[in-house]
Amino acid sequence: MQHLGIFTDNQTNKKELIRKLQNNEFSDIVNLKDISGKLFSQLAVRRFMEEEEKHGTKYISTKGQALKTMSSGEQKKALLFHILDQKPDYILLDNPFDNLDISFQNDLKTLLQEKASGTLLIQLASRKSDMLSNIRNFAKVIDGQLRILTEDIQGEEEEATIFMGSIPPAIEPIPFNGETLISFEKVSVSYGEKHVLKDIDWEVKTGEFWQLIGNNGTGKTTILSMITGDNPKAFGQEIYIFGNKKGSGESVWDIKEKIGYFSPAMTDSFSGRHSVENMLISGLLDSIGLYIKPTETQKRIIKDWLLLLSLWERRNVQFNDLSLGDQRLVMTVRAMVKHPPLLILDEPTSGMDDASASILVQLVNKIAQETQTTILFVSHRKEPGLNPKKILELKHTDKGSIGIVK
Ligand SMILES: Nc1ncnc2c1ncn2[C@@H]1O[C@H](COP(=O)(O)OP(=O)(O)OP(=O)(O)O)[C@@H](O)[C@H]1O
Repeated sequence: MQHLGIFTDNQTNKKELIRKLQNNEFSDIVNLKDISGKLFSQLAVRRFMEEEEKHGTKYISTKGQALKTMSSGEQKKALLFHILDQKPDYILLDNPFDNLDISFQNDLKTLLQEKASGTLLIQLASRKSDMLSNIRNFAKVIDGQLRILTEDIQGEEEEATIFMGSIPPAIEPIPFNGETLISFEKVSVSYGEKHVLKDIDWEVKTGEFWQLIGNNGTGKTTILSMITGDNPKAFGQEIYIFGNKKGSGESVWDIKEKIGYFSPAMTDSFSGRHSVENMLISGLLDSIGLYIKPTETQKRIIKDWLLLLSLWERRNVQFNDLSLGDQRLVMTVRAMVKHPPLLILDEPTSGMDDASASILVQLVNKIAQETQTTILFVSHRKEPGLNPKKILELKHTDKGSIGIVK
């Protein structure tokens, strides 16, 4: 079977590419006429979730758990099994390994390779290392056309980028004079019979650069929700955030004010039209609508950030028109402009191609090096080039995940 791998980058209009593939508009390269296919993508997961919400039915859920409450990796597993059950002639895999930990990536690769004898696989991949090893034909979108690649793309050199200049300073530092930002003592979380976290001990001190890493479903999001204030499971446990015991009457605003937070889901939800410059200014003003006029100092600081990102010339471009890589840079800076005591980046590189991910990683390393801000970088994969000083790894056990500090 002539499987096809299509390399995409953050400039590729993937929605359009998928639509054209499904309409068989690239029949000279991959002919899908009169055969049945299924799409494996984050979008498909979202559609099933909406259906579940609307009809109160659990379409593809496993063991009766609603898709909405599953970790992102568990959602993908549920979707893959659902698709394989229907035995389609082809599967269109849109970056199937994004958000998946190594062990499930391997399971999924084995499963796909087993099924590959009878099913045509068309894989879209933004990371070269993600491409399935049994795929031998590669294509890429060039000038809106799908072109077969003949040269050995693995040999291509990545472009090195260096941020010129230093990280612009804070206008008014956000006060926090303590030494310990986060303290967990024997923290455990369960949902009924399901044990998620077991006796997590963890201490994060001012200025440290941490990576929180763990396979899908090990509880990374659960830990974040206990820090940022939304999870009732935090109450009654030995959790101290900025020196205050969780649930002791501290205001959520006090905590939120000290945390800069970015997760890609935030970018997906921006529907309004805002210029790149205004997106960053709004990070200083805590509002997106810009009802308050920025001061000259605020404008100057944002200019310095834009110069650092080489986006000053494009400051009036609409945020939504930026490439995905540039959007992620802007959102990371937006979370950082106030120099909060704690910067949380939740899977910031998911869905990015190698080149853009490496630029974001350089920016995060630079922030860690040049500022007092404590960084918590959350990801399931080891990010090439990232230089965290400490790692908290969540490891699954039957009694819940344990935390290993490295
Ligand atoms: N309300 C809930 N009811 C039942 N189980 C839940 C609920 N909320 C979370 N879980 C479970 O807790 C576990 C940890 O989920 P969490 O989202 O924290 O994992 P994660 O490490 O962030 O995973 P991923 O990398 O896939 O996003 C998962 O098995 C999830 O199904």
